[in-house]
Amino acid sequence: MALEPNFLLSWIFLCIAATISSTLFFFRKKQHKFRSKKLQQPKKKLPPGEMGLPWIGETMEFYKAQKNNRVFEDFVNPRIIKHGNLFKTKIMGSPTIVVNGAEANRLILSNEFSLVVSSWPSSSVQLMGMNCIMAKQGEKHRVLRGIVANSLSYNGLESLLPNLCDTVRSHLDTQWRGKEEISLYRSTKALTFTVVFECLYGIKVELGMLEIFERVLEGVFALPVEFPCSRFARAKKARVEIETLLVEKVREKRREMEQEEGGERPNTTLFSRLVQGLIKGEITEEEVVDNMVLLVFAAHDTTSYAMAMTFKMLAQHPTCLHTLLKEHVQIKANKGEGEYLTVEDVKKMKYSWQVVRETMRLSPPIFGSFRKAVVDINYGGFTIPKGWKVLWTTYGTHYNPEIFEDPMSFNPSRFDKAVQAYTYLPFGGGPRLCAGHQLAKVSILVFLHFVVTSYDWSLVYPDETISMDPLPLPSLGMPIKISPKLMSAFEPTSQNKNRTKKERERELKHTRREMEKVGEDEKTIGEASNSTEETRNVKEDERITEEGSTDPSNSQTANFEDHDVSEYEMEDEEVLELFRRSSSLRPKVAKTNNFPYPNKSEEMVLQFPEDTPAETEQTNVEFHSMTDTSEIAGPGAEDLDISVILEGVRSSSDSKEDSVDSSSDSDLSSYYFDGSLPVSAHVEEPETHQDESHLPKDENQMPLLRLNQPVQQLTSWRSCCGLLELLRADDP
Ligand code: HEM
Repeated sequence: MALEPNFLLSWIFLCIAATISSTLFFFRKKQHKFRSKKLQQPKKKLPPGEMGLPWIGETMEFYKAQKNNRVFEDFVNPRIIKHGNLFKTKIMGSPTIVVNGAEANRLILSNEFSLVVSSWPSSSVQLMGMNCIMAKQGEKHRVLRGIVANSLSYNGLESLLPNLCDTVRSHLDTQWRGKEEISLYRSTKALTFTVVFECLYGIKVELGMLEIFERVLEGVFALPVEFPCSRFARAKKARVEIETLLVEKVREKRREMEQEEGGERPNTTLFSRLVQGLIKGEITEEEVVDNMVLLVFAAHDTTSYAMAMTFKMLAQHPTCLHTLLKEHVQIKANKGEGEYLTVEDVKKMKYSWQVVRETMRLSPPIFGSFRKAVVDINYGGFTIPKGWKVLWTTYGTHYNPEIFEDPMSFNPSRFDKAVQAYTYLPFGGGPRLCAGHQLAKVSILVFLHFVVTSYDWSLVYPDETISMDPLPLPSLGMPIKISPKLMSAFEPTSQNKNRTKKERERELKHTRREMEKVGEDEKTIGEASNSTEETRNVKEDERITEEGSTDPSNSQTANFEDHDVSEYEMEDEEVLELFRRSSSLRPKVAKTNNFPYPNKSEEMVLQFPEDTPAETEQTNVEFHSMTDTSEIAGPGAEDLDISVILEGVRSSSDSKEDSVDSSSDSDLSSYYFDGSLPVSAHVEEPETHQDESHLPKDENQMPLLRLNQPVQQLTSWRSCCGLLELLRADDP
């Protein structure tokens, strides 16, 4: 029997109608459920701020400020004044929350992995390698950090110091000796590169190696496009060359270590520790190579910039230089020829370290960095939505007058007192605190020691500007005029190099006595004209040599015999006098300073950071949990992934549990906070010391501060690419 065609059509129509209506019914129900769920949740409230133009947002404003080295003055501070410490913006397509202040810094930095993860541009990750520490999270990060940070800890550095001293001396011999003018920044870059290779890896730097590495580093913040001859393409090519070289070195080292009693020999260098990890199967060959590349990147531009800026600050602040010299003269006076500096000597460089810290407060080599929220974060009544970028900065605290009095003045003695936690952040903080901060400290101080006791210098361009690309750098390479300092009064000469320490001390006392007799005043020296300079120096030379060889049994010195010279502190004027007499060129003072002169009360109380109380983590940060996504308001909110809402209540009075999500990675909290690694009480730097009693009250009151630095612009497209890529900051 054939079916009626009309009957068949009606059936088909009926089926279609039924399907459509049930689908509609299902979706309506779902939508209703979704809406009611949404209503139950408190509204997410985004921080105030402007998202700028579609897609590019406020990228151009940020880029311009960065290019002019005025990120704080032109971008961050006006927004802090307008919106408060937490503001939203959109940079290169990424909605971003900029956080400022100690509390916010602590929240973001100490909650790495649980609330945020570090966010690097894809070009950086490709060039440093997917296996480097900065791209790793959780357990893998813990293992790598263990190897790297232990080798670079204060104890690890003790065995490294002789090597470091040799490297610095040999650098000065080859790059400074016999020259009248050098580029200080080029010099510090070459030095930091050699320190990493020769001191950390035990690999001799060969001709051309630095250039290849610099080609890689140039691409780290470039757009990851591989046009022939693009920055990134060149960098990738250089990376392949480096990889070939390093793989060969790693395999060679592995063979060598395996032949030596199963590789059980004590690991003296960071390189052997990494290879030891490889032999034990804890890390792979790729991880060894990638981390070797990363460490060069992490140490190179940062340490060299800090070194160069320290010299600039000293040249502009003669009172500080004077106090610093005093410290180094005393250390040098107790050393025999060629004797290495020890950890004890470095510990005596208290004031010098304050000078370096103050330099990095005003001119941080890294002004902040990006994170990505992995959950919704509720802070200060606002929500930082999951997936958004978070930018923490040093500026919000380093330049805050409530935290650092008269913040734009250069005043190293402000570090006589311990600083509040999370206010001084040149090395970052939390689980990603710079793993090489102790090495940076020791390298800068050792370099300072050898330079200030061997050379006089003056800035060729006192007003040289600082550019950003996107890391800061002196735009002309900081050329300086140099001349050897004649230190015969302190240095063990051919006659006295075999003398005992006691004899050297006696001689120093005698020299001081002799100086008192001579009584040459500053005016006379100041008036010495250029034409008579040379004659004067020859005479000075002769006299110092005579003094150095004076019979120590001279009756005038007899009264001092029973005193211990190491306890004797030379008066400031005496030190200056000694330097005047032994110096052919007095450090010149820049006529124009970028910063006001230091306070008159620049009497330094020497106190090493280690003397200050240990860190006790405490924060009063208040979070509230969200239950309703309709709380979210503002542009960009509609794109939010609302499926994960963090119960973000986190009063980290007990940071052991709070700083790292113990439920997801219970080992991490004990690892990062067990005292063996930086975030804990064992960190020696006061930047991590906690004194919660003076938390900033209302940081929105920050006045507009200006560095008064004339600005020299960089090649704009290169910087732009770098910046854009930096801001795009892909997930590692
Ligand atoms: C003055 C010199 C230096 C400064 C200002 C500096 C600054 C920093 C900062 C701010 C961070 C944290 C970045 C972030 O939170 O995203 C960092 C991380 C790091 N730094 Fe340094 N750094 C310096 C020297 C060094 C040196 C000499 C080394 C080693 C040779 C080094 C190795 C590292 C490593 C491995 C990390 C990543 C740590 C991790 O992800 O766990 N740094 N540095």
